[in-house]
Amino acid sequence: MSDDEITGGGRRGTGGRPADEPVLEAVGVTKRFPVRSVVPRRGGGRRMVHAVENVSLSLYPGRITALVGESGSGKSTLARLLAQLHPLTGGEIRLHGRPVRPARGRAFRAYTREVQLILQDPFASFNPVATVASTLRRAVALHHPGTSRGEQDAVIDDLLRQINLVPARQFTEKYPHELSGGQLQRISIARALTASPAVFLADEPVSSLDVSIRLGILNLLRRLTEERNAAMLYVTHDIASARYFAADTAVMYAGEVVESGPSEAVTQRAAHPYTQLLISSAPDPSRAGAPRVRDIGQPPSLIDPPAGCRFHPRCPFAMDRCTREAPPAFDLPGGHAARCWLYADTPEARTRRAQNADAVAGLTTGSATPAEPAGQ
Ligand SMILES: Nc1ncnc2c1ncn2[C@@H]1O[C@H](COP(=O)(O)OP(=O)(O)OP(=O)(O)O)[C@@H](O)[C@H]1O
Repeated sequence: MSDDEITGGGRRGTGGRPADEPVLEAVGVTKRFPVRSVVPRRGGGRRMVHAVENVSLSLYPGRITALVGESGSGKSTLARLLAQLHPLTGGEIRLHGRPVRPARGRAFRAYTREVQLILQDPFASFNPVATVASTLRRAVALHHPGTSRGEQDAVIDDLLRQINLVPARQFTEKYPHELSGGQLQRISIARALTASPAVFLADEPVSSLDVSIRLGILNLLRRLTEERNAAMLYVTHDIASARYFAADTAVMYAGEVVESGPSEAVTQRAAHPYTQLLISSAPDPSRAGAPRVRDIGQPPSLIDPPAGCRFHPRCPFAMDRCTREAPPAFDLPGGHAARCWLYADTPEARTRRAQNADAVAGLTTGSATPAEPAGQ
């Protein structure tokens, strides 16, 4: 089957938790960035951007996890923390069950052999004056020290075949500007493969690409993940593509994971009012007539996030408690969880939950795939 065909593989095996142990985990991870300001703060103390707050997430072999949310919700920061590109403010990253220590030099290179980041804009990640062959040769030499030039060329030919750029000779002597965005993204995937990683962190890998080629790249990523039994974090704004592409989905809002679980449950039975809003506001002609969730605000400032639930100023179902206490993650059936007081066992929560269920009955992501994106 070609990578351009729609397979709906993200929906396979989505019930419950995987049996395997996680490859890479974020455990209670927090990241704050100091705010650079020319004006000193009254009363002293540095202002901080609370970019990621107490996030736990596990990535499993052969399984894709989507990380979905609006711009500024902390998705890229979390991916970069998992890639060890930022130091943590709090919490722990575990690789193969063992805590990861901040690494530089050789230890950092050893980490990148296991955990590879694929970025949104392939043009920005290539040296414009290096050919495809010399870029890939550098990566092969880095991850396979001591290989001869002949051996490196054989590895490059094989990689280009795996990413469907054949005949390889047609691409190896090209410069980045001579390739399309899709071809270049395939080459950045080939570069990531040189390390034979256990984990891919794909940060919006198709959002800068033409709509017509997104499906082929996503299917390529899925095939490689399955063939290599690698784990993948798929960062995206597009919750409909998460359903199509990923077995599991975690939804981030203002630095926190507010809902997580099998993609089918998160997208077809969204429990958190923010996930419901995200689905309702994704343009999708196939959902004409479906309920619309009333949006009563904007994402908050992460310098001074709201007390209690960070979504409460924007939530049509907020209760008094939501303004004061941050909700824990409540377990729902089927490995699904929502960080929302609607799922507490109190009379008020039960009433609000019933109101919420009435308001969103029938709200699901449509059948849109990345090749036929919603509203285009
Ligand atoms: N190096 C940094 N220094 C200061 N603030 C930062 C830094 N990197 C990210 N932030 C802030 O952290 C917050 C989360 O940003 P992040 O890029 O992780 O969000 P995102 O969900 O990936 O958004 P997008 O989809 O637009 O990339 C934002 O308020 C951003 O301005």
